[in-house]
This record gives sequence, structure tokens and C-alpha cells, in this order.
Amino acid sequence: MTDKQQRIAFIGGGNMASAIIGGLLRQGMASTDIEIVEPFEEARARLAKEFGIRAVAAPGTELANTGLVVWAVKPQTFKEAAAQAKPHAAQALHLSVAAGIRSDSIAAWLGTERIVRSMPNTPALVGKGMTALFARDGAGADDKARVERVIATTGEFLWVQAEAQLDAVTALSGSGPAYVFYFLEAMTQAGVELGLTAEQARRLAVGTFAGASELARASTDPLELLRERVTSKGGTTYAALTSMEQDQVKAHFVKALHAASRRAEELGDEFGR
Ligand SMILES: NC(=O)C1=CN([C@@H]2O[C@H](COP(=O)(O)OP(=O)(O)OC[C@H]3O[C@@H](n4cnc5c(N)ncnc54)[C@H](OP(=O)(O)O)[C@@H]3O)[C@@H](O)[C@H]2O)C=CC1
Ligand SMILES: O=C(O)[C@@H]1CCC=N1
Repeated sequence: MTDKQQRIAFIGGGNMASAIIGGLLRQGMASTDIEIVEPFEEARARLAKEFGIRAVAAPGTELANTGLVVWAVKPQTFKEAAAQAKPHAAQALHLSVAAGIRSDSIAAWLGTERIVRSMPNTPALVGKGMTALFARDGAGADDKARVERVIATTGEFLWVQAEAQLDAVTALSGSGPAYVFYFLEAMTQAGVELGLTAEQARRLAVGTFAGASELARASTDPLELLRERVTSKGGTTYAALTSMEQDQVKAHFVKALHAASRRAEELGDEFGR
């Protein structure tokens, strides 16, 4: 790979860009091979401090020297950012992490078909990300392999064949870490109400999520069976799950993910025009 192809530019240097940049640097990529366009001065200062990368406020000729451009701006600002960067990034492969914004819109804004869309999540920060990828027809096998090498530095990935599936992915694993933190907050609160210290409760809650997730990952048994193995007849888990069923916690949770998926679709409609 030439020097130019090796280089990566990030448009937007916020949470998700930082998570991916962290992965790339951990895997040995030189910080000098990464360009960041980030208009927010405080964010530029943070990027310099955290990664030793001097971000620029607006796109310029440096983009012409990168083989891959990663779009890590909010869906609401993608179109405007694309208009600013387009004159400088015609030759590159483009990877979007934006929720909802469809590749038809990106192709129209950037005037290229070499586009891969992704939906990563913030555990990428610690190398435990879960990302789904979708390639537009104009992205070739080399392009897909290039994206895989980048995303693999942040954790696991899978490809989806239908672009619309990315909205479901966004609702499930893109937003998913927030649901986990929400449950962790609830478990920690309950632990404190039941007499534990906040520190003890947090440690027990986080350890339980991590352990149960590892158990599920290591097992081929249905999730239902794993749950049943914890649920002793007439015991404590049964009491808790019965209470949750009475309150329709699972049904409400499923409904919430439908709301997230609908919102992803709306973002594409509203901000993809
Ligand atoms: N956070 C998450 O967990 C996930 C986010 N995503 C997606 O990632 C994308 C980024 O999200 P996130 O990192 O959380 O958002 P952030 O707000 O943290 O980062 C976006 C950054 O882009 C900057 N920006 C705004 N306009 C431009 C521009 N014209 N050119 C370059 N940069 C610009 C923003 O600056 P300013 O603040 O000044 O506007 C901001 O610093 C979104 O599209 C989101 O859907 C996907 C998966 C998970
Ligand atoms: O909340 C959002 O819209 C973004 C996309 C997935 C996670 N965060």
C-alpha cells in the first residue's frame, strides 16, 4: 500500500472518531498517518492531548493525500460537512459511521460510489466494539478489505447485505451500550437501596454484566436456557423475573428498540435530503 492509501482522514473528531482512532493507534498506526477535521476548538485540544494529533478546523488539501475518509459527524451536519470536503476528497474510499444517513445520500453529496457504511459502538474505545458494515456496489473487494482492517482494530465486525438492516443494527448494538449502562445504573441503585455501598454495587453490577456476557458468548445454548439455569424454583431470580414480567419490562424494552430503529430511518429521511 502506498503512503497515500495508508493515510486516514476523519471528518469529525468527537466520541466515535476518538474510539476508532484509539483502536488504530493501539494497533500501531502512526499518528502522523491520521488527519482530523474538527471545527470545535475544545475538541481539537482534546485530540492533541489524548492522541498527539493536531486536528485542522476545516478540510483542505491534506485530504487529497488520504486513501480513506471516515465520516464521524452527526447525521444533522453530514451534508454540510460533505459539501466542505468534497473538492478535496474525490479519490478516496469513504466510510461513514453516521446513524440513518443512507449511502444514496452520501454518494450524491460526494459524487462517488466507493462508500461503505458502518454502525460501530463506543466499546470500540477499549477494543471491544461491535460493528456492522454495509458496502455499496461501487466499493470493491480491496475497499472492503481496507475497511475491515481499520474496524478490526476496534473489535468485532459483521457485514449486512441489505442497507436497511443498518437501522436495526443502530437500534441494537449502536445504541446498545447506553441500554447496558441504563441497566447498570438501575442495578447499582437497587444495590445501594438494599444496603451496599455505591462502589460495591457498581462493581457487582459491572462484573455481573461482563461475566454473563462472556458466558453467553462462550455458549451455544439458547439465551433462555442460560436464564433458566439461574432461576431456581421458588427462588430469588424467579421473584425478580416474575415482577419484571408483571411490569412487562421485556415488551417495553423491545418497544424501545423499535423506537430507536424508527428514529434511524427518520434521520435518513430528514437529514439525507
Ligand atoms: N456516540 C455513539 O455511541 C455512536 C455514534 N455514531 C455516529 O457517529 C457520528 C458521530 O457521533 P459522535 O461521535 O457521538 O458525535 P460527536 O458530537 O461527539 O462528534 C461529532 C463531531 O463532529 C464535529 N463537526 C460538526 N460539523 C463538522 C464539520 N462540518 N466538519 C467536521 N466536523 C464537524 C462536531 O463539532 P461540534 O460539536 O462543534 O458540532 C463534533 O465534534 C454520528 O453520526 C452518530 O450517529 C455511531 C455509532 C455509535
Ligand atoms: O444516539 C445516536 O443517535 C447514536 C447512534 C448510535 C449511538 N449513538
